[in-house]
This record gives sequence, C-alpha cells and structure tokens, in this order.
Amino acid sequence: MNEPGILARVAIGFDRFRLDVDLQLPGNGVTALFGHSGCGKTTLLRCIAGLQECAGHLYVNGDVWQDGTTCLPVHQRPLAYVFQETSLFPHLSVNGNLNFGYRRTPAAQRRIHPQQVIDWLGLSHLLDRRPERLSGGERQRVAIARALLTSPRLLLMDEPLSALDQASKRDILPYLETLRDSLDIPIIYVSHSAAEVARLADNIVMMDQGRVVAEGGLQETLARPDQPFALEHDAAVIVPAIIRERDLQWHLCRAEFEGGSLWLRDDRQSETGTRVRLQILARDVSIALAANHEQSIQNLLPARVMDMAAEHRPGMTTVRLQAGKTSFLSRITSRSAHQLGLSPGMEVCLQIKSVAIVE
Ligand SMILES: Nc1ncnc2c1ncn2[C@@H]1O[C@H](COP(=O)(O)OP(=O)(O)OP(=O)(O)O)[C@@H](O)[C@H]1O
Repeated sequence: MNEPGILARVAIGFDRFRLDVDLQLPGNGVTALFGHSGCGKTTLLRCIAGLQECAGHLYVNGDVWQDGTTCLPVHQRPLAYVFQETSLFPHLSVNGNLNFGYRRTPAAQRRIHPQQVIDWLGLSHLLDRRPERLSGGERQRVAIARALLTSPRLLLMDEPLSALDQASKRDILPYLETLRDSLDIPIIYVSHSAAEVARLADNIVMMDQGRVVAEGGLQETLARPDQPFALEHDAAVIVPAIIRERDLQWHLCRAEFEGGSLWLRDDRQSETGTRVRLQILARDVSIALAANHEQSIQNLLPARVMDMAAEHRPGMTTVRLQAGKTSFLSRITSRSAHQLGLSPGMEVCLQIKSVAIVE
C-alpha cells in the first residue's frame, strides 16, 4: 500500500482479552485513542510499535511495517514513543539529553532539528539544567523533544500527561497544540481525558473491549448520537470557532462558527480573531419548536433535526441537530421528544444554556 496514512489491522488474544481492530488513520494530525480503562489502547500502541507480537498488517505513510511476509523489529520502526513516566538521563543536562537522540540518527535521516524542538517546546532557558532540577511538566517536554529528535515518522503518546498535576497539564497543553500544528507526522495519542482529547485531537478512535466502536474526525464522531460515549452523562460536541466581538459591559464575547454565533462568558479575555474550540454539553442544549426570546437563555439557533437515539438509561433521548454545517447534540427526555413530535428533517430552535472554551 503506497497511500499516505496509517493502515493498522491488528489482532491478538490474551487469556481473557482479545484485541481486534481494522483502522485507517490519516497520515498527519493527532488521532486520539479514547476508551475506558482496559479497552486495549496501550496494547494497540504496543502492537504498532512492534513491542507486542500480533497478527496483522501495518502500513505507515506508504511503508510496510508488517504484512504477511514482513515484520519489522521495534528498532527498525521509525517511531517515537512517549510514556506517562519519563526517563531522562539523570547525568546529562537537558541539552545532553536532546543531543543523545539527535546524534544517534544518521545525518541523512534528520528531518527535525534541535532548534526547532527547543522553540516548539519552550526549552531554551532550561538547556543547562539537569533533570532533577526540572518540574514534572518540564521533564515531559524534554522527553517529547528528545523523542522528536530521532526524526520519527510516527509519534505514539501513551497518556503523556497523566502523571502531572492539573496546573502542569494546563501549562503543557499549549506546547502540544504547537506540535500538532507544526509536525507533519501522525501522532497517536492515548488519553482517558475527554478534555485533552477535545482540545488536541483532529481525529478520534473510540474503543470498547478490544474493538473500535466509532472513528473519524473529532467533530463528526463526537456528534454521532449513537456512539457509546454520546449516550453517557458527559456527551458533548466540539465546535471550532473564532472570537469576533467582545461585550465589555456584560463580560461576554461572541464566537462565530460555521452556521451561526454563540455568546459566552469572556473569562479568557481572548482577542478578537482568536481561534478557539467550544465545548457544548448535550445536557445544556434544549429544543423548542419556535424561538422564544422571553426567557433567560440567550443562545438560540435555528437548526434541523438529523437523527435520534434512545439512551441505555430509560426515558432519555439524544438528538443530533445541525445549525449550518455544525452538529450539536441535545439530551432531552423521551417524553419531550414525543410531545414535540421530533423527527429527522424537522426545523426547530436550539436553546444553548452554556458554552465553554476548551482549556
Ligand atoms: N501481556 C498481557 N497478558 C495478558 N493480558 C494482557 C497483557 N497485556 C494487556 N493485557 C490485558 O489486555 C487488556 C487491555 O489492556 P490495555 O493496557 O491495552 O488497556 P488500556 O485501554 O490501555 O487500559 P488503561 O487505560 O487502563 O491503560 C486488559 O484486560 C489487560 O489486562
């Protein structure tokens, strides 16, 4: 297979667990592997890395890593693997750690250079420090930088932030966003955190019990009312938007998306023109047959009902609606859905109670 992208057909069985996936992933951007503990995320990464023997096929941007006749050993797979616990060389400075991977990569294969990763990950003031004098977040940034200096063709990240406290996570996320926007290699990113996925991912693969249950672009996949996570309490869509206006008197800002605008609290005081990702929980979206301006909810949007799914919990229905090109989910009681006579194609009004910028 010479096409760009990753094709991973992987099967493996342990005593009480079987992983069986057939995935086609984009050749760049961040793909998040998301799912409950034990669903097989790490096992899949290990199979891709060649750390776990498995049956199957693996092609990465035109190169065969595994097929019926070939199976590259781990050291011949041009990838970098970042884990939750870093292991920098304690006797080397940050600079020494960075140079380690770089010097071991043949000059002709070097496509990522020290100054680039130092800039992307904000390391210039740390170069002379030993690892013991770095914070957890700084150590993780150095580990990512060191991994990138081997000029990998694929970056695997297995819960890279889970050992960090909330403040360090918040500090490191902008650097990961820079990597996402700067690197031209695919990143497969395992996370339990819906917030991290919402902020970083371009694509998402949702797994359950060793199988893929939904996959695709982040926005479209999160907006599918039948995907298992949409039927859970925190179902939410992510909407890319641009801050267009700020209302200083009422401490609000207007975010424009493909299909309309939403007002939200101006807590981050983002400049107009800033690109943001909005998170809108299904439980904060209600549906009316006509716009009613005599109530407290300010965000009213004309929308069309696309499809509906009954939840596992009796009595609740998740509805997907579209405003312009953008999908929203609404969680309402099944009785409301019945009383409103909702059906696909119907024109309604969305009432959005709360909108957050993903942090
Ligand atoms: N070498 C092994 N031998 C037997 N069972 C294994 C082995 N490796 C993993 N498993 C089992 O496979 C299942 C999937 O594990 P895996 O670590 O891939 O899940 P995960 O989704 O990454 O979980 P978490 O989010 O908690 O890290 C688990 O039930 C685990 O116990």
